[in-house]
Amino acid sequence: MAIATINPATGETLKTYEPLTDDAVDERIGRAVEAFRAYRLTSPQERAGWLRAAADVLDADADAVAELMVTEMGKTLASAKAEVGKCAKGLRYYAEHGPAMLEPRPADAGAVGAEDAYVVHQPIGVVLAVMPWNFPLWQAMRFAAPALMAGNVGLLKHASNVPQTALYIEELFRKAGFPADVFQTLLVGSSAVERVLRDDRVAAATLTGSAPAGQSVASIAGDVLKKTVLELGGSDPYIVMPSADLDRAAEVAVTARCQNNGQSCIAAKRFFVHRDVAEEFTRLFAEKLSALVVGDPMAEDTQVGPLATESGREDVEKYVADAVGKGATVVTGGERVDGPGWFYRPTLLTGVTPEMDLYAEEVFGPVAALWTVDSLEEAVEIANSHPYGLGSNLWSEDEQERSTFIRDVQAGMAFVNGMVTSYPELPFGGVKQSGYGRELTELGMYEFTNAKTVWIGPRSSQQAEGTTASASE
Ligand SMILES: O=CCCCC(=O)O
Repeated sequence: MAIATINPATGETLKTYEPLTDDAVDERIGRAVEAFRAYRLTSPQERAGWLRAAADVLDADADAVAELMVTEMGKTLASAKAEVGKCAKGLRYYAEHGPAMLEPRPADAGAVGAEDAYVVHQPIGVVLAVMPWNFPLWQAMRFAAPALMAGNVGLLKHASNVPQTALYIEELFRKAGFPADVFQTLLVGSSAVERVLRDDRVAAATLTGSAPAGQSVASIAGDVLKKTVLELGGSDPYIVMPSADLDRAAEVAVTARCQNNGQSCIAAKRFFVHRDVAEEFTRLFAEKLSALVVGDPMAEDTQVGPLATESGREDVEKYVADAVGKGATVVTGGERVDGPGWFYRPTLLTGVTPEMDLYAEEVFGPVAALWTVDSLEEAVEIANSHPYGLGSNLWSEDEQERSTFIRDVQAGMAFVNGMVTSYPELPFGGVKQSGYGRELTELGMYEFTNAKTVWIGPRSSQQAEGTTASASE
């Protein structure tokens, strides 16, 4: 894919970029290494100050950055503004809590025959972040805030369709006063990732993206024994039981499925509804989906914009055609919007069966697949049969159902009477083919630190003094 800004609402190419040459990439890695030498010695308090300044810069740039994201990947203006606000919040979260997270953690010195023993989290160096276009600011910030707080330096290989947002992120940290080259954007295609990852000067990598991209990065990193964190696909279940507030569950289901124009790893994609309430829930869900305002993402009242790429819309169309061809029913939607841009109507499908491609894959667009089930256990069993295990949602007032769901669902995150959402205050990540490692909270920060064990015995001089003292007694 060329490195270019192509407006998904019109299909128009607005700006193209030449990828960096290998030499230019090497030179930037060298600058990152130089930056790390001094940056690792800065205090957590200094880094917190720069993170706070970055949040202030973001607040000041909010409208322009939001419009840039809308232009590059088609999210609605309202969601783009919310994303900028969330990034500022994430930066402030690590500014506020980061220094305490980095305090040495005392161990029981007496138990290990030491005078002092503790664990200290130290930065590991240059970390490569391979990031996707769907939340072009937040995904990068979710990596950058804890990584920079910990004293690492970052190299960002962003998705090729959001180059201006990627360049803005580098500029943001510069404007905030971080030392030069602590965070750099590499405008390169995905074929350049292997070279960077194999470079001895790069310590580790994090990737948010597709499962095949994760496999590729994990196998290269495995070959050179480097730490990785992977946040991959999701096909989150959304289970609705008879005790649920159906109207609220349907309202939230619409947001859970159509957020970001349906293009989120944690979007609810598979809806499991108990037979006793399936008809009513389906009616409410379809009614609310078809009432969504689809259109120009730059308009304040638009709720669903275009898909980010032409090929992304083609993929969605293929999944729906395959399901319908194999017997699924389109309750609402099921077609593109005529005219320019890559729009697709919010869609509800029922009658999904295991032969359909969307059964075990991830549909990255506003298409909900609904199953009618006879019990929570059946819903969880089908949910768990999917290779992904990122987030999961349950709507129920029943205590027993809630604890069974939390105990049995194979997912990194379980939300009850709400939708999966990321917060700096909660760990984020998945199991199975949704990846490994955690982002956010202190867990996210520790992923790219050396948790160094320190054991300190008594000083020889003290031992000697002790000997002299007892000898003279
Ligand atoms: O594709 C992954 C989306 C993560 C969105 C979020 O953190 O809110």
